[in-house]
Amino acid sequence: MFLELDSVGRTFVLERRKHTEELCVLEGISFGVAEGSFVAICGPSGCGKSTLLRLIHGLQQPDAGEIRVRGERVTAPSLDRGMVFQHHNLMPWRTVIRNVELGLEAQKLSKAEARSRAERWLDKVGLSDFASYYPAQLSGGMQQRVGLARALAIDPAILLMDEPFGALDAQTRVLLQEELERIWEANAKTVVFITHDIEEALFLADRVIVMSARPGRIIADIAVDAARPRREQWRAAPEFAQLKGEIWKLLRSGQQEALLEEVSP
Ligand SMILES: Nc1ncnc2c1ncn2[C@@H]1O[C@H](COP(=O)(O)OP(=O)(O)OP(=O)(O)O)[C@@H](O)[C@H]1O
Repeated sequence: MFLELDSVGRTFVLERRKHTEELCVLEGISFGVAEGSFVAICGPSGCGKSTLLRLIHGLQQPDAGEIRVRGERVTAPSLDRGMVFQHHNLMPWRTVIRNVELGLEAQKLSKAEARSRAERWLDKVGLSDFASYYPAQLSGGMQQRVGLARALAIDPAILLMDEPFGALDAQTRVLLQEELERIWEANAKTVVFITHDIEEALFLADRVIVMSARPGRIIADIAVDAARPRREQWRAAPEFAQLKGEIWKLLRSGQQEALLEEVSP
């Protein structure tokens, strides 16, 4: 398996004034992701989705279990795993093209190579005409496109996306979902995509992994077999509504279980 998570757990130790407290965020997370597939992870707020993504990236380490990419244990971040965040994290003092070039600086490309690669990716996300703009001069959707171009220009094997469209209005969000599907199909990247939005997960992913409330565990792993490109027909299909209802029920039951655990003595 290309990406493997094997009984992954993570607990944070919180230093209080007079004592320490342990917060178990992830427990027994195991799943595999095939090369080139698109996996979405859905779960209630605070269940550990971003933590899970940081562990896969290598920014943090699990304290139980193991994460492997191509059979090799993940112990640190790598250019092989690109991240796109909810808030674009662009450098405000750099132009759009200089932001896309940022990740390429670590790759020892010549200036001309880096420039032409950045231009190619700006073109793919439809922003060629905005190369010399500064982030503050762009809309939120355009800023997210720059973030996507920056992550993809590095040519990572795995793209990790943490609610990348979460701060956008509904219309822009749908447009960017369609654009992402198109880019993903053309470039065959492995994607792990975190979202609160069940429709977004069903529109984009080959599989939707559903997590319980904290401590996050996997409560379902649902295949989404719809043909691609999906477009609007898939959102309107009866199977789409059925899967949406199924995931919604799972999320509610996961949340209720956690609430009961919290109030029980
Ligand atoms: N570095 C840290 N130190 C202590 N606690 C942390 C740390 N990082 C995350 N947590 C805690 O872990 C839990 C899960 O956080 P995380 O951001 O992974 O959840 P999430 O599912 O992505 O939430 P949301 O959907 O609201 O973004 C939270 O209770 C958070 O307070």
